[in-house]
Amino acid sequence: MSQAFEFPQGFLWGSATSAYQIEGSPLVDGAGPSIWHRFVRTPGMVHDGDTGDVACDHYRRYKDDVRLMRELGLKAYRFSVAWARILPEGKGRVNPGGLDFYDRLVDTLLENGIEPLLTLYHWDLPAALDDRGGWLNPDIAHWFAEYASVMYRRFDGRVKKWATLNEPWVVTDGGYLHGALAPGHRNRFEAPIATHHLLRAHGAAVQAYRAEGKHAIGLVVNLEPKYAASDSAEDRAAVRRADAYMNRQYLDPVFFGRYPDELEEIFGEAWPQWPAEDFELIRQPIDYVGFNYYTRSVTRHDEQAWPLKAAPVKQHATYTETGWEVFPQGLTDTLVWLRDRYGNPPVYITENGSAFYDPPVADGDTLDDPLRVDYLRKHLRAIHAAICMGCDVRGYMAWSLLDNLEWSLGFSKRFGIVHVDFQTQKRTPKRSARLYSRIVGSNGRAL
Ligand SMILES: N=[N+]=NCCCCNC(=O)[C@@H]1[C@H]2[C@H](O)[C@@H](O)[C@H](O)[C@@H](CO)[C@@H]12
Repeated sequence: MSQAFEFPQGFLWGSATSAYQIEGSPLVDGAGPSIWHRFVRTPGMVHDGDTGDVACDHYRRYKDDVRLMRELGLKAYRFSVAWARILPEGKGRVNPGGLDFYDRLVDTLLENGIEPLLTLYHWDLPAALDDRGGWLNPDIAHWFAEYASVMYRRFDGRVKKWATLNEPWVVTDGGYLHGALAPGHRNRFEAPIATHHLLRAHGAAVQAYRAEGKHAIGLVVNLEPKYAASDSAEDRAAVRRADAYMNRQYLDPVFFGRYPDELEEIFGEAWPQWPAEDFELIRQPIDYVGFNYYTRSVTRHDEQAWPLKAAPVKQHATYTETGWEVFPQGLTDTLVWLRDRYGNPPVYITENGSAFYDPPVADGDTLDDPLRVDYLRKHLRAIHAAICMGCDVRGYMAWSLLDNLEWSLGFSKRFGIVHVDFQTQKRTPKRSARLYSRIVGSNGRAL
């Protein structure tokens, strides 16, 4: 093993999942339905009519899955809580059965020496709140803070790293602008409203944490660096719009208390003016940035591309099964961008991974996934390079521990370092899991 890729002492190595994608049992023990429980039943919205009714059956198999993490030597586990398990109507009545499940999960993690990283919202809004307008209703900031406070009071201390939202950009772009994700709206006037209410809810939850919590809380964003397809003024302007829309739209309000100027250019009459006090709420200081990295985009001007007038340009490169270019340099570049734009905040890579076709499980105990092994190795080396450039990266959560429900793509795309046979629920570590285990055990020296 070489010292070349040794990570800082205490670097936090783990894996990540989300509630709706792995748990199954969506309505047991008093839980209420989420918008995804409804959305998967909308004909044509999810590949093959797949649902999260069973998924990885993690709600029942969580002890085995924690044991698997321990056998791999993982030090941390990022998971999300299904809001509707805790508050079946989204607000008001607390459901003891929901709290009890996450008690069991958190205690099992701690008993196995694995640190829990808890995400309060990973896209599965209680359906009862969607019936009241969901992210379009300004009251959702209070509803979210109420839910967050229930969780802080029960878990803070056992949970020391909290995240408010997972990827608000995807919630808005997928759920309110393009309609590919729950709740499936397609409305350019709704998107900026949902964005603003997500940010207000984030701020309200951080404010509540400062009153009740004693540890760390952050925001998880997906960041995708944009590179101009040419040096033309048009393409460079397209990059600025795409970068503002995907990368600065959420972090600028949190760090600077204002939206990027390009957003009004993009949305025009659909871009509201918001009161100054909203930004005081949104810009509550956070303790870290959770950064989900998958790919980059080479971007050109495209007059027809609504609403950004920007479109990606295919590269002569390896692409994953989700159509994302494999570009590890983009991870280094974005970490340096975070360092320089936002004052080198502590960063956890809260998701990074790849979906590739996995050959059928051979006999024995390991499934070969050479493309995912290559992706993992190159992206960890990219993080190491950023750390050597002074970026304050504190941990890495591999997406994902298990093959799981890839939202509208159903079970057709496999991101897991552990294979799941969805007929038998058998877990089989892939070669990427074996490599990751060695990397974790050597703090990077096995890279
Ligand atoms: N074009 N393009 N660019 C890439 C944009 C990525 C946006 N999607 C994500 O980041 C989701 C995140 C989610 O948390 C998880 O729940 C999903 O399973 C993974 C995998 O899809 C990723």
